[in-house]
Amino acid sequence: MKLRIEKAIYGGAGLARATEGPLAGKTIFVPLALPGELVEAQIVDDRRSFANARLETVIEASPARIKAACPYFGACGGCDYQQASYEQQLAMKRDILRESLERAHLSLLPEMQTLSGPAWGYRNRIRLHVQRKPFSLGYKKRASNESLAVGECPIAAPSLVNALQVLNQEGARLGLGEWCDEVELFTSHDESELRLSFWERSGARISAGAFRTMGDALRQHIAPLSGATLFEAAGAKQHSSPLEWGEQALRYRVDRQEYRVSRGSFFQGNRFLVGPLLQTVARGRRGVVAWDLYAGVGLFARALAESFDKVIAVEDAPSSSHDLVHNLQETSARAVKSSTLDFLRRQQSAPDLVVVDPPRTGLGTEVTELLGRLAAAQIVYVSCDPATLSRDLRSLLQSGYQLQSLTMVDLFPQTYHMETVAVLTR
Ligand SMILES: C[S@@+](CC[C@H](N)C(=O)[O-])C[C@H]1O[C@@H](n2cnc3c(N)ncnc32)[C@H](O)[C@@H]1O
Repeated sequence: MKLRIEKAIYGGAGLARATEGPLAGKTIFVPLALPGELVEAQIVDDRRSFANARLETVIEASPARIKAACPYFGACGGCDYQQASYEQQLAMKRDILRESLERAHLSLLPEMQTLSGPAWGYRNRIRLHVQRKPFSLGYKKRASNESLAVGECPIAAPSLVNALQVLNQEGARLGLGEWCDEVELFTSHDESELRLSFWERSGARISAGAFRTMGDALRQHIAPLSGATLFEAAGAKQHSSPLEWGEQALRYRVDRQEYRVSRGSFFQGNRFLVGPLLQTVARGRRGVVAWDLYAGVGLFARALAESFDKVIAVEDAPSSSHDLVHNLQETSARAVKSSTLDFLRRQQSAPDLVVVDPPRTGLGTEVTELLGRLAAAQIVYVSCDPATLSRDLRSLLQSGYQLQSLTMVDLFPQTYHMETVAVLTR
């Protein structure tokens, strides 16, 4: 059917409304189509209130449509926007964010700022599936659980692409496909260090000696390789310690600070924008007490410790908490291993500043209520999901906060993902 794309929606698709036939009036989602385009699309999944379609041909192309840079684009599930100029990608993300906030009845929005960087070669971490026969490394195919073998990835840092190519070449000889299900590649700020994390294939085993031999062999071809870890298959019955080769952590420099990031710890994924993101969150903020909730390895807490007398950084996950203690040891900031909710339940008085950077699920009802009641002078909310951000902001604004500034940070060019920094004051 012919469809005119009205707008881009969160998740990567274009939205259209069927104008004729049995589906007339229905909302149709068409991945890879751009706002304003007239397309021929085929319905692949018809639900009660919407349908998903596959783009067949673009009849009238958007002026922003360009040729995708990656040979896997379209088939690979990783990128959604390579067919759009970078300006268009940013505009679509801002529109999606604005609409999400408006849908949550947030009015009087401040003018939206945009923070962006190089649109290619930005990822410091990639994760691939390992296929046994024929041996290959790949990402998930678009809208599928199957693996798509890849030999390059233009959104990844060059050292990761090089390591991916080495693994593709050497993996079969090293028997990687026999025991490994997934592999993650993570490189430091200047690509001088690179770590590999492997996940065992269910039921497969490899000895500690064989794992170390493999580390030594890969080191011959991947110059920055500093360490590797082998984790048990997810859901495995026996829980032994992971096997290790080399260093267990990377040293990641952001501005003047160096952070230890161990295997399994969270770290921001865009190597060009970690510093600018940190500045958007922390620069110019000062006072006596600040809390960094969902602190990870301490990216924000460490910077805040330079301009606040007392900083408390709260993190729940074991590996990140461990790094957090390490990364804050020469600062006045204190690490607390706790869930944000439990931490907030124990507090009686408000700090000057609260930074929150929750996972996709957002803060949720109880955390927003507690924050609303504590009434800190300023909250900086860093979000990776416009829908949960909008829901939480609505609740915080109802408790007396005002939205002072809003920045769309494009941490994930070529994909539909975006980061937002919202600053709230009372
Ligand atoms: C999006 S990351 C942000 C980390 C850090 N702010 C940074 O920029 O590197 C979210 C972090 O929150 C942690 N986390 C998730 N749920 C949590 C909870 N309920 N309480 C405390 N920390 C949590 C995760 O382990 C992760 O480190």
